[in-house]
Amino acid sequence: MKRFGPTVALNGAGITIKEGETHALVGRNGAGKSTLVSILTGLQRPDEGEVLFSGQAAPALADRDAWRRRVACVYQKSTIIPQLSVAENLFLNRQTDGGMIRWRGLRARAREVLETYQVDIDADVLAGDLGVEQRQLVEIARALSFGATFIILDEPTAQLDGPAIERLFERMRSLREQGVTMMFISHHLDEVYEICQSVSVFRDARHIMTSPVADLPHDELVAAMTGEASAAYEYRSRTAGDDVVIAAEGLALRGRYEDVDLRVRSGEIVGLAGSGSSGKVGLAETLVGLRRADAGVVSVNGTPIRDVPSALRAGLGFVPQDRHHEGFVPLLSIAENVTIPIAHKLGRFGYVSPAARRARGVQMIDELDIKTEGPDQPVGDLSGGNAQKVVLARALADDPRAVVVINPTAGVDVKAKQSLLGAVEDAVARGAGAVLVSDELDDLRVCDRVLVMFHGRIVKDVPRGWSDHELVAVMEGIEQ
Ligand SMILES: Nc1ncnc2c1ncn2[C@@H]1O[C@H](COP(=O)(O)OP(=O)(O)OP(=O)(O)O)[C@@H](O)[C@H]1O
Repeated sequence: MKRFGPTVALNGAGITIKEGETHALVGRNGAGKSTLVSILTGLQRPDEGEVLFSGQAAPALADRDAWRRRVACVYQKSTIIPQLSVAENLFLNRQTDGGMIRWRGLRARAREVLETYQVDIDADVLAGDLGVEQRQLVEIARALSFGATFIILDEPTAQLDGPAIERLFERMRSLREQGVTMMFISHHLDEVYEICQSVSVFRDARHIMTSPVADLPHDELVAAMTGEASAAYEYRSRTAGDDVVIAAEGLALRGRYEDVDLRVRSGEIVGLAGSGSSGKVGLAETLVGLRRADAGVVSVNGTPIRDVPSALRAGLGFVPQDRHHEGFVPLLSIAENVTIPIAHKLGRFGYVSPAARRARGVQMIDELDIKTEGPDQPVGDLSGGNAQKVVLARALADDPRAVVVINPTAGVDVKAKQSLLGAVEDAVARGAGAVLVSDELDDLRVCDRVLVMFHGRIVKDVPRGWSDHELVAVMEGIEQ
């Protein structure tokens, strides 16, 4: 049992994980998964109940080292410190031998750790220079080097592209062969079927079921998560208008992409797909003014843009990649966050009555199915997926004419994905033109066409109706 003020995050919930298995934990946003992780790793104390490792009571909360020897977690948000070297990160919190830091010894030991866990990364490089995938490998090596044989991977695939996910799964398989027990959290149910032997479902703070993965039909799993039978997403058809709402010409950003021409009309959703190094995120960040191109111009509704404020003034709404830093103000309530950009519309001279804010907040909570105590709850207290919905609500609040969303459904559960994509489709039905950048093929299916990038260039404009295989082949540069 775990409560946060009036919120019950875990309600008589339990989980049993067998030695040597890879066990999935799934559930809708706010179901209590992260709360369970914080209890299983000794970061929070349950109000009631206890944690056992191999039948033995868990150590005292203060004895961090004892916890680290039993369980390790690779969190959604990296805990690597970018300003330190890989070696320093590996031995953070334990680099002293009797108070002295032995740098040379530390480097050698770091190399040894990396070698033992077959991580091909130089121990001397700055952790900040590593990519997401490499950072994750350092975290896994660090976790294992404390001696833990139970690892929790909390949405490890959320920020990885297809080939990187495959490499992670290879590693997980080999760890399992070496006897490591894992708990795997993901909103991608296909991954659960690929890598796990059992799955537990949490819903509304309770444990709903545990089952071997092999015997479990997909729709039963979704039904256990949502508490109802699932309906397939209905893709809508549209006709693009004549107005070009986002235009880019001769755009180039050194080291990221080059030679990009792009026109997005009102009434259409244009997808941007490609692997991690394709340049798609860099391009989208240029379209919203977060990055300045080395060559070329971007205009939104005919107005050339220079930076984010000028893009917003020209009528753009966007969801950034790094939403934890740029997407919302954690201490402000849901109602305040979603109404920041529309203050001028709700009230005169920017003054908005609390009632108007709350009303808009309630509307957004309803439309996007945000799990919360109410519009006054600070966004920082919401579960990851629910905070993500607030970011999208805010991007769409002003009825923008141009919309750019980068991985809008990352960390969002199966059912909530549908409401998020539906909200983008609604905005487009009201006359907006949208660019949707996504690593997920399912998201891209709402697009009227998908621009595929490869090594910094747009290589193909693929109309609706593609098959997974076809799109992936273009993304990986196998086919044009
Ligand atoms: N520090 C906190 N203060 C207040 N409420 C909290 C806090 N942490 C979590 N909660 C609430 O507890 C509930 C469970 O949240 P939790 O983060 O465990 O969900 P989750 O299953 O991990 O969701 P997601 O899939 O979105 O990451 C949510 O309603 C959340 O708002």
